[in-house]
Amino acid sequence: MKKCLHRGRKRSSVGEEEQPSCCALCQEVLVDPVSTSCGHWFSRRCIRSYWDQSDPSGPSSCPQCGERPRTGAGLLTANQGSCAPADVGLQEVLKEHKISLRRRYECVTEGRSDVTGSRTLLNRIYTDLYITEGWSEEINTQHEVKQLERASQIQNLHDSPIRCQDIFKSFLDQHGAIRVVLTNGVAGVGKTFSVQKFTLDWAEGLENQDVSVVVLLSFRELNLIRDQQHSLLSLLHVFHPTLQKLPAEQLDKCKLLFIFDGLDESRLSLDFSSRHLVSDVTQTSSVNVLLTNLIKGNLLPSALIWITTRPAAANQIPPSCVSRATEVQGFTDTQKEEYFRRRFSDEELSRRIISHIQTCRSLHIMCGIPVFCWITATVLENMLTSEQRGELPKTMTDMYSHFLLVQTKRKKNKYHGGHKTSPQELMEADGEFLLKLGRLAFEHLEKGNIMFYQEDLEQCGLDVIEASVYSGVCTEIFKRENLIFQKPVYCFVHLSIQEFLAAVYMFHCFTSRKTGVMEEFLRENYSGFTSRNTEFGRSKTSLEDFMNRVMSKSISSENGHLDLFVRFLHGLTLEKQNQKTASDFRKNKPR
Ligand SMILES: Nc1ncnc2c1ncn2[C@@H]1O[C@H](COP(=O)(O)OP(=O)(O)OP(=O)(O)O)[C@@H](O)[C@H]1O
Repeated sequence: MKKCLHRGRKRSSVGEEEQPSCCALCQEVLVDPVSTSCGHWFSRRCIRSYWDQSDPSGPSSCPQCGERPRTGAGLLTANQGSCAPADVGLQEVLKEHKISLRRRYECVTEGRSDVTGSRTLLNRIYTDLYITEGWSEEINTQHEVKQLERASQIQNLHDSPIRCQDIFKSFLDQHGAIRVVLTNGVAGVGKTFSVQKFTLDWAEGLENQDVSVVVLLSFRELNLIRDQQHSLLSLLHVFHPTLQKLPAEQLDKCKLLFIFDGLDESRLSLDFSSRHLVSDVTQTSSVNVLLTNLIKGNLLPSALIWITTRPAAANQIPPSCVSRATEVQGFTDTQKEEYFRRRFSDEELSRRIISHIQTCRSLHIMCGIPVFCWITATVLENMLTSEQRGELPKTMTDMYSHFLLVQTKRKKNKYHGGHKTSPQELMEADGEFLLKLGRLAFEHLEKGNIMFYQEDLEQCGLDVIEASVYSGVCTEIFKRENLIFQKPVYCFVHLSIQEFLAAVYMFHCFTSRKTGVMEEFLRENYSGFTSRNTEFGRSKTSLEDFMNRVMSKSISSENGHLDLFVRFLHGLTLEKQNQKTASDFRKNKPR
């Protein structure tokens, strides 16, 4: 037997610094290094073939010192951290999981996939965000506009920013481990991008390597199984099939990190006062009970949990369960500029876009929100590189209106040989389709739905084939999600697009006196509705009265699901230019 390079070394954890450079069996450079529980290092291929020859039934004694593996321990790889897997197979599962996450998150759609269907590398466009500890104001009284104004001045504050990759790392002056992080942030501020970047960096082996398994789940996905019974294990298997080979007993031993993205989109009723106890990963229960037990620490108490939410839904998690509250505040002025520079290789183009934004105060403030940077980049790139210039948009509603124009134009170029048409002509041709989409957007926004099935499209008069053609083309307005559960699921590429289209539809209903729709929408808000109802139908309700009622309805919403919709509606009613675009939609009315 060859002499061991590290004979007798006691290993407390597996780290690069303890790893010799050559395999104890072949004495050549270590390839895919693994160590036995006694601390000897081998190339995986060597030890497997050694064991296959000496004992085909599985791992046996260490070829170096003859020690048999301790119970529950087998081979460990470098960087494996606190996980002590039982066999080589488990290592393979964890490796496969990393590869699968890497594949899933290295490219993002970011509403960016254009007519060619191309996706963007997350690492190419990801721009650091300004994330801070604590929340700026009381969750429920927080107002998004105030927040934006604050965001525009954030570089003047003394908050110390946290990189998303350090979200579980405590500051020097803090004590105690951080188990549950709740990250708050307004719509489109980059919460999903942050969790994806965190996951990608982990899967690429760059950050947080003490964590054995990262599980990223969105509430959007969880909604799809909210009526089903699951154990935590089977739930993992549904969304991360690579983990199917992970034995239940290993889950407790591994350092797991669960990320739940988009609490505001949750259709689960999380009841933290319930005494229904689930502490075993194989115990079956409803999805909301599993989640509350996981968050409370009854289930996998050592697992780390990261939840993201828009402000209005943050109160669903009791503060007593949260070890750290953070807030994604968006981009600082420097980060805004960096965003546009990264996005365009044409320096002159990014310079002109940055300069336009700097001259319009509201656009400049809004660009603190990354989703708005993306919409702005799409619109201004199109306008500055095409012959039909026109005045560049200066407000948020104007920008979203132009965004729809840009998408429609892309579709025209693809399907009609790129003939040039005026924005007006485009809207006249596509108004009917866009209004149908608007109806879908509105009806489902009201119900809190963000994912739709074929029957939902049909109910709004949308032809599924037509929608598919559009979804393959206007992916930035509407896209077809992966087949998660056999049935195709559709959604708007970003919730703000759904909110904008819903506002366009409501504005159309008001101006064309579709009283039935308005009455239905405003009904619950008023006791004594019957008399108002009749009044609504008979006389012409003023715009002011209508807007007051809509405002009142949105304020009474507990999760603020109508906030952005109302803001767009105001924009459409106030701005002449926007009204014109909206009236272009109306020229072809849907059934
Ligand atoms: N760090 C970033 N770098 C570059 N682009 C970003 C970044 N964060 C967000 N974006 C852009 O903004 C869009 C919206 O971001 P994201 O979906 O992460 O927001 P969110 O906070 O999760 O919003 P919501 O609450 O509406 O779900 C992305 O699709 C991307 O275009």
